[in-house]
Amino acid sequence: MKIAVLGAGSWGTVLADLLVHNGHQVMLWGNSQPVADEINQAHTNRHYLPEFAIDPAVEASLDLEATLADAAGILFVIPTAAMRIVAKQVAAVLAKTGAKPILISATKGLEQNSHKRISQIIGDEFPAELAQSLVIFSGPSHAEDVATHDITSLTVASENIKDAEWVQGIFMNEYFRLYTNDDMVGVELGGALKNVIAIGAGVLHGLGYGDNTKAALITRGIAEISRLGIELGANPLTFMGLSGIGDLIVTCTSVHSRNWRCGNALGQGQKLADVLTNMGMVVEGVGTAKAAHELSAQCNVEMPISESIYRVLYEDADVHEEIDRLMQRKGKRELDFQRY
Ligand SMILES: NC(=O)C1=CN([C@@H]2O[C@H](COP(=O)(O)OP(=O)(O)OC[C@H]3O[C@@H](n4cnc5c(N)ncnc54)[C@H](OP(=O)(O)O)[C@@H]3O)[C@@H](O)[C@H]2O)C=CC1
Ligand SMILES: O=C(CO)COP(=O)(O)O
Repeated sequence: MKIAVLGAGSWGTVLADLLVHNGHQVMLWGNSQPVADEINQAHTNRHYLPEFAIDPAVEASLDLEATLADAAGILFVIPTAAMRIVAKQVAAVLAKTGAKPILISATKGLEQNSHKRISQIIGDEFPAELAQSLVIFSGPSHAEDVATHDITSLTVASENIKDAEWVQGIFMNEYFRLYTNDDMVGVELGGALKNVIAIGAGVLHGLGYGDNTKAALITRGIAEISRLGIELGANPLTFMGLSGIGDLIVTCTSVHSRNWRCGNALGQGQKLADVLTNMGMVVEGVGTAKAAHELSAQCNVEMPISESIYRVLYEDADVHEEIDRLMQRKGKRELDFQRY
């Protein structure tokens, strides 16, 4: 089966390699000729994955039409900021060919200004028949660990469980296990909002806080993610799963996490602009912090940790003052969701 992977960064490259390992034909679409040449000739992508030997059967290309031709599935693995523009390009090609592949998104974030989830962007850009096939691919999974075949489990969510099962079937192998879910809202929000909390976990680490503090952040982080998710129609139990607490744990504790590393550098006193320049990869939590700040205000849902992280990122707030502000809030019930 042919799968088109869109986005030749760290996650797209590793997923392309995994799909070849599973016996599929893969074309990996990127926007840089030197990167495509390196993948095709040296079978490496050193900027994103310095140590990784890519299966030589992964074919990289800058030609979108050739990449999409005869693909049974199209996997989007590009930053949220590029999702709408790439979706438009893909929709135009499919309108011309009349092909109806399954759409899959591994991207985690909320769009700036619109606050839309990836499924809503896809819904805007594709005809309903194609958009309804969308499967969200999310969960605790750093590319660096999947590259070494570390055992990894994810969630695949779709309104149409048959499409989620199809995606489960093409990706599952001896080191990669997927579970299906029909709660797209919960799975998408868990994957997007955990990146904001992970910046906070990095900040705490950079400031020298210990394990109690990090555990408190993770636990109260999932509480506020769930609070917004429930308001937006998610199944509360999704936040106890791989795409919820699972992804929050890995992103708040792994040195591979770009969001954690960004926060760690901020905690050590570096400036956000310098941190983002030096990272050379997407740090989704920065954009999503702004979208979450606006969305939670619009929904009248309290997200105090995300709010403090937003102020540190966008209003140059002092991290110590933000920590004091969080600690000095009036005492609350632990289970403070509106329905309790
Ligand atoms: N890395 C990981 O471990 C995981 C990442 N994710 C999610 O996957 C998504 C992608 O992340 P990741 O691979 O890490 O990001 P990277 O920063 O490693 O790579 C992003 C890739 O997308 C490309 N790109 C950006 N804009 C466009 C565009 N308009 N057209 C074509 N290609 C474009 C970049 O190209 P260029 O270099 O030229 O800018 C780059 O190759 C994010 O939403 C992330 O949260 C999810 C799970 C794990
Ligand atoms: O989503 C991820 C792990 O599941 C990747 O997180 P980072 O973008 O912080 O590296």
